[in-house]
Amino acid sequence: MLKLTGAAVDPLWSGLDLEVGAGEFLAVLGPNGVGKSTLLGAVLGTRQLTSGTVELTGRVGFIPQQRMFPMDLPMRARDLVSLAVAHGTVRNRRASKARVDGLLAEVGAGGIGSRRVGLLSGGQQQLVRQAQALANDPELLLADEPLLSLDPARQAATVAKLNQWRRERGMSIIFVTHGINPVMDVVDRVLYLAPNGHTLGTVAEVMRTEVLSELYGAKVDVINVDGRLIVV
Ligand SMILES: Nc1ncnc2c1ncn2[C@@H]1O[C@H](COP(=O)(O)OP(=O)(O)OP(=O)(O)O)[C@@H](O)[C@H]1O
Repeated sequence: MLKLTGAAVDPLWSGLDLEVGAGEFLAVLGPNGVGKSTLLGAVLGTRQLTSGTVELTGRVGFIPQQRMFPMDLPMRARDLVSLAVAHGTVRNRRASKARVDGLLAEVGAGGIGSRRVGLLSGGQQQLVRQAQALANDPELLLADEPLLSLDPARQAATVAKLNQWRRERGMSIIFVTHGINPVMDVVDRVLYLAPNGHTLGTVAEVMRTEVLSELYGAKVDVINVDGRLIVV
């Protein structure tokens, strides 16, 4: 599905060897500016590697980092999802209606299809982006902080849905996040990018005081508070 070998985007990260298999849920963590979004760009082909290779097979869906739609964008939520279903063309509008409604309902946005996207709340716009990303029934979903702007209930619902899709459809997921806690129970592996390098492993292997202190080159504590991991 996805294989990076000796991949680097100077000066952010280098020597990255990563294979993501069908149905795998990988969380990518790390501080601001370390190159998490850049990694997704490298997979999508919008950012060039400075060395190494990316091999990718299959359909890819992308939930970009939250950016608000312009307030005066003259499109409804359903129009944007419809374009994604039609791969950017406006043919077969009628044929895609059921599919568009199904996608919006699936992400919990069934009631907002007819509203102008620019006038939706941040969280509602995020749901529209989820529906867009699912339009081509992706085999690999790249999600860049998809829980931003969502309330706790919708965050939990989103994580549960992603987990369901990867189990039922074998969809692989690369999930960029600032916090491990919302996805702690569903991730298979964590890729932690940090100023002094990166590490890849299970939550138990990566989210440890010694491991993160070495990656940051400074003392970092990983504290377990009632099952939630806090990095300080
Ligand atoms: N197209 C680009 N060309 C050159 N540099 C870029 C480009 N896009 C981002 N950068 C820079 O690369 C660095 C890493 O950015 P990136 O968005 O990948 O970080 P991130 O880990 O996702 O950060 P955050 O957690 O804040 O979203 C930043 O310093 C950013 O300014």
